[in-house]
Amino acid sequence: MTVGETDEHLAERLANAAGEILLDLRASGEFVDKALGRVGDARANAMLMDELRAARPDDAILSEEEKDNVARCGVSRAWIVDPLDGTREYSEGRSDWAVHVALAVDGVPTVGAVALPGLGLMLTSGSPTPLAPANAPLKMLVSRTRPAAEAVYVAEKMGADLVAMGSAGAKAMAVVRGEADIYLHTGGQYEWDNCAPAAVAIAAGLHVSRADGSPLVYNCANPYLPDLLICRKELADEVLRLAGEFVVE
Ligand SMILES: Nc1ncnc2c1ncn2[C@@H]1O[C@H](COP(=O)(O)O)[C@@H](OP(=O)(O)O)[C@H]1O
Ligand SMILES: [Mg+2]
Repeated sequence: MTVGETDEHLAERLANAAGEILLDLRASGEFVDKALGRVGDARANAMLMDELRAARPDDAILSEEEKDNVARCGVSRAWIVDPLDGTREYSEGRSDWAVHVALAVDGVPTVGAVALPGLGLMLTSGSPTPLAPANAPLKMLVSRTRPAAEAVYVAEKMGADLVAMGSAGAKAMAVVRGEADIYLHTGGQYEWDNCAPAAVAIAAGLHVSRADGSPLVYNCANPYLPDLLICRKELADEVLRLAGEFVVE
């Protein structure tokens, strides 16, 4: 524990440490395929839980890899953590995976760190970087393995190119980094998949919402949070209109 450490610094330090664990484990060759993902998830989670409990004993924690306790809902400050987002891609030796460490305060994604260890990058809500100009043609990110039909529809209507990528964090950060312009997902996700990405994207000045335009709310009793839109602000109205149009068709 670092005395007097800010929430921003804690999130970044822990996301970085989990990324190191995951990179070292993969490089060791001790595990492969699904076992590599399973062990990586467990080891990164164990470190994150130990560190968070020591550093912030009064805060609640929600982790993909930890048994949930709904008592957390009565606590204002909740750390929402995905020790390894894009487990499949990590196990396959790819670079599109992430570590998410976020702090939600009264349901709002307030602090976030998203490590992209495979790319040697760390993006945080504490030190946002300026947005690059939009891509021409526009680029729309979708899941490699389960692209949302709404996203494919919206991309086609907007003349945007589809870019398939693993990991919610990697996709959200591709928008923050200017590699793409829109990340629209529907059909399933959990709070840990998108809380830290949402916090970083908000700090970067992007539009962040549910796919119907309503706010993303965290630390809910049911952590299922199945859809989101992260995009350049000037594109949000059109994406939301088209996504709504798809639903009613
Ligand atoms: N339909 C769905 N239902 C539940 N989780 C989903 C989902 N689609 C994506 N996810 C989760 O969102 C993350 C990013 O997925 P994708 O790469 O397909 O975009 C993955 O997290 P994990 O790797 O932490 O399990 C994945 O499990
Ligand atoms: Mg995840």
